[in-house]
Amino acid sequence: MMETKYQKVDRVVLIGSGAVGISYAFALMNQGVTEEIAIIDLNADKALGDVWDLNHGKTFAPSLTNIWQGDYEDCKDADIVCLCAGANQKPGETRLDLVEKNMKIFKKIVDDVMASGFDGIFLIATNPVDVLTQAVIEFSGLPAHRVIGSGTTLDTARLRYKLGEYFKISPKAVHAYIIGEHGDTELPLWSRATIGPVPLHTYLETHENHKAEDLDQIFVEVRDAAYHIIEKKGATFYGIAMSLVRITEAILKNEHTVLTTSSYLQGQYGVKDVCIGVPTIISRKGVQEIIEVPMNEDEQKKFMHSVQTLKDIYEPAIKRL
Ligand SMILES: NC(=O)C1=CN([C@@H]2O[C@H](COP(=O)(O)OP(=O)(O)OC[C@H]3O[C@@H](n4cnc5c(N)ncnc54)[C@H](O)[C@@H]3O)[C@@H](O)[C@H]2O)C=CC1
Ligand SMILES: CC(=O)C(=O)O
Repeated sequence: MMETKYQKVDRVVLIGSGAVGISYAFALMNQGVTEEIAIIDLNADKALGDVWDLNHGKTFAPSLTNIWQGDYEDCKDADIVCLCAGANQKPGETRLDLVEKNMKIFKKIVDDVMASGFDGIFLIATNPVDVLTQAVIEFSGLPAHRVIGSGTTLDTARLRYKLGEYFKISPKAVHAYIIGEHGDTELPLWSRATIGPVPLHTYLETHENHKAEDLDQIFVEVRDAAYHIIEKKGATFYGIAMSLVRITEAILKNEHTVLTTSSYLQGQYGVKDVCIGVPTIISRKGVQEIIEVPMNEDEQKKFMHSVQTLKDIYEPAIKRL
């Protein structure tokens, strides 16, 4: 008889099937990134309704993703647990305003995930994402390379899109990064940005009708994009969902690609004990390596301000818990 070998399938457990979570599951399914998705939400009816709805589209998906309403036991065999549960910003609120509420929610969720025997990678989207990523490292006791926040992946994608529009070039040919807090203190790394292989500032100088001042306006639009979308429709979810899928794919396919995830600094950039958006090599290990980008003086100053802002929020919040 022919020997059949057991082949492990990739499993993602999604916790929090709100606007962000379910958009992530939908994008995962449409891109055929994982074989299994288990969905957990405090609102059990919402999770079940979502599972039914997604499964009805299975016929049209590129591959047969097995999707079900999960429970915490399902985390035991998960490769990735993606956390999208918790409160979102109301108009006028900053991401940092959500810290108390969402840290409490996260303590219980992470305890329940770890009680299952979970041995995979946490991927975090809930805001304030940098602070909660650090809290998950603390709550789970996992090595920091197995806890990844979405960080400034979305902001970087927004910047590439905006620059692409400005220069009339594909965002895929724009190599520009936002780093720092996923929030008001983030910064663009203009000194390292290129259009194709050409430094951004050289490209600007050689193209009529394009000015360096326009870059400031583009950055402001990127930084404040969430506020504008929330004003218009109450929440943002498609962009972050696709960013989460990209990170998920990089992990499951062991890509060793570079994404600006929220990663735990342990001496890089001369900084310790903070999770913040920085270019990170993502592989099956999770955080394979944090890349240290050379910055000019202004970028360095802004980055350190972002680091301090996050530390000032995280340290008291974790003590108050
Ligand atoms: N990192 C990023 O770039 C982005 C992050 N976000 C953040 O994602 C989070 C989710 O946003 P939305 O999906 O719009 O909110 P939502 O309100 O639509 O969904 C939140 C879901 O979490 C569930 N939930 C709450 N407590 C739970 C618990 N203890 N266990 C399981 N499920 C629980 C709720 O029932 C709800 O279905 C927010 O914090 C938001 O700020 C949103 C967009 C971008
Ligand atoms: C809500 C949020 O964090 C964003 O869209 O950037």
